[in-house]
Amino acid sequence: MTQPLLEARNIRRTFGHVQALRGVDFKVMPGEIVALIGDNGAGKSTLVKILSGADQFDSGELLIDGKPVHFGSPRDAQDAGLATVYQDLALAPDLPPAENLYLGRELVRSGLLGRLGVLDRVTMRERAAKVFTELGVKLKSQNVAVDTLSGGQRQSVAISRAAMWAEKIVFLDEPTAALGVVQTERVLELTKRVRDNGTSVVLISHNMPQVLEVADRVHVLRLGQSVADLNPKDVTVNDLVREMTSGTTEKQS
Ligand SMILES: Nc1ncnc2c1ncn2[C@@H]1O[C@H](COP(=O)(O)OP(=O)(O)OP(=O)(O)O)[C@@H](O)[C@H]1O
Repeated sequence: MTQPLLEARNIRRTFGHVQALRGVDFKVMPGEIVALIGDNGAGKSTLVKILSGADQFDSGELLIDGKPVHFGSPRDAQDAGLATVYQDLALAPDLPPAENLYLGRELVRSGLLGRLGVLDRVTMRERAAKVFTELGVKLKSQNVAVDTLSGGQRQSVAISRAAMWAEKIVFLDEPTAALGVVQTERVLELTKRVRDNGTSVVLISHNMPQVLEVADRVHVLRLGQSVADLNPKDVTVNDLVREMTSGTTEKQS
């Protein structure tokens, strides 16, 4: 049997009186896009923050490649091969795409006479161009500040950066929430490309048709619990909504 890249077992997280996660079981297999869905407040963001090392759980177990791990910080999760794209994208608005891919990991070459190191912009741009080509990302220009790109292109830069550095899994938090139809399709194509290049993807989305379009598996959270793990080929949008809302949706007449 194939080993999960990541497995979260019986994860619990409480904020004061709020039980945000009440025993969540979640896994990510190699080469898949798994959609994480649930109604508002179901616990999706809390789970992703825990799996990204940005929050800690009260009890439960986290395994990477079958081995127990503890993420004390986002850095620990990064070192384990995970990367997360939050909705704020965390790009440096004034820098070009290439330097955003290398943000915090800038390439430096030694300066004249071996003095202070200087940014190796040429190599960063060459390598970034290769990454964008591999992922099928076409930017209007490599030489502009990312702030001048469209929302979809900025999202693509942020996803490319995550995919470039994450060996195992990229988490995407509502990547298309603010995008129009065409840009949404491009970001979904990129999401599939990331998977096809060998990095699994966890996609948080409220857009059920989109989930059915791209996901290989759908994990449903309801009120902080894992309630279903579904094959998108076997279900409809209505089925997903019913799972998220405990079967309380009214039947259409
Ligand atoms: N830092 C916090 N302090 C207090 N309560 C929190 C905190 N973070 C999350 N919660 C609560 O935990 C529950 C789960 O929230 P979470 O944001 O994980 O849900 P979600 O599924 O991501 O929702 P949405 O789709 O609205 O983003 C909610 O009741 C929320 O109010």
